[in-house]
Amino acid sequence: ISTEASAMVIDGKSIAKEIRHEITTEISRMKDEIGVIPGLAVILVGDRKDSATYVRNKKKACESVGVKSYEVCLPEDSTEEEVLKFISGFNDDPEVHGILVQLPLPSHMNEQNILNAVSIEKDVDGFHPLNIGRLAMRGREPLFVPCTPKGCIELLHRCDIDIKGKQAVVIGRSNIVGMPAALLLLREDATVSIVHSRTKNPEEITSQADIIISAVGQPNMVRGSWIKPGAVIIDVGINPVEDATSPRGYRLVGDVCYEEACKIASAVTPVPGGVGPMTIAMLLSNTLSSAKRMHNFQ
Ligand SMILES: Nc1nc2c(c(=O)[nH]1)N[C@@H](CN(C=O)c1ccc(C(=O)N[C@@H](CCC(=O)O)C(=O)O)cc1)CN2
Ligand SMILES: [Mg+2]
Repeated sequence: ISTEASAMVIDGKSIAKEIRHEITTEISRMKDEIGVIPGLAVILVGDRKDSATYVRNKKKACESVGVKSYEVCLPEDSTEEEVLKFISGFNDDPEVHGILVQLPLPSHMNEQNILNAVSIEKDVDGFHPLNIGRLAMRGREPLFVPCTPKGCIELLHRCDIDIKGKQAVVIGRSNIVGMPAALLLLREDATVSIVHSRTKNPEEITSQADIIISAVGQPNMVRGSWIKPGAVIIDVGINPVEDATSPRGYRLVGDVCYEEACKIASAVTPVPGGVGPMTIAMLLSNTLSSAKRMHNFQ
């Protein structure tokens, strides 16, 4: 094994930009031909700083491609009923093609009740149980695929990385990333394992993988020894770690020890600038697909 960095860095930021460009073109074509502008409604509850940043970035991304965004910000102590009322309004609004509720919700709310209330035709996050159920079934198609795992697969496709027949290991089993990522890899004909907090021998399993998707939220958990030489590493973790030299006092690192991975893997996504920007690009893509489907526009 070479001690020099040799992995290709998968530039999610520039791939996301390319995708936004494609979406912009499609949106202006739709507007010209049928006069429809895709609309996305975003509901933010509470005052988590990270969530507020993501919502602001989503709004900016909408503006950049020509999606009309509708934003609702509710206080932390709102009731479930109040959130449900807004969802119901957006479900009935023909100008809204996508609805998303920023997660996590305040702990007094039942997340499942709220995600269930989003019309499956407008569920651009792909979190409705019917969309997840369809994702899990052979021969069925979900209306929408969750944005982060969809972004991971899109990165692999756009970098010409084969998935079919490969050993893929997903680290983490969350509803929003790990589980749907495993289902998507399976649909791409990978042989899929899921490593999670109760797995006895994670390193033994990950070190056999051709493709690793890590989504656990543990800084630098995946060390060089966990990686098979030549493997492809998709790092979904976005973990703040203290850094006095950084203006914010912290910097972001992934789940994977980046320096070590670069020496062993064949391709690695950086953090930031890897999967994160793809999440938002896929949200725009889902919103465009939704508007196209609703207006029967190809
Ligand atoms: N309703 C949803 N809630 C959440 C989702 C989601 O897809 N739907 N995903 C995450 C948060 N998220 C989007 O909502 C998200 C996280 C990170 C990024 C991103 O671009 N990260 C940058 C770094 C940003 C920074 O500097 O702080 C990167 O990795 O380069 C985009 C979207 C949980 N909630
Ligand atoms: Mg887990």
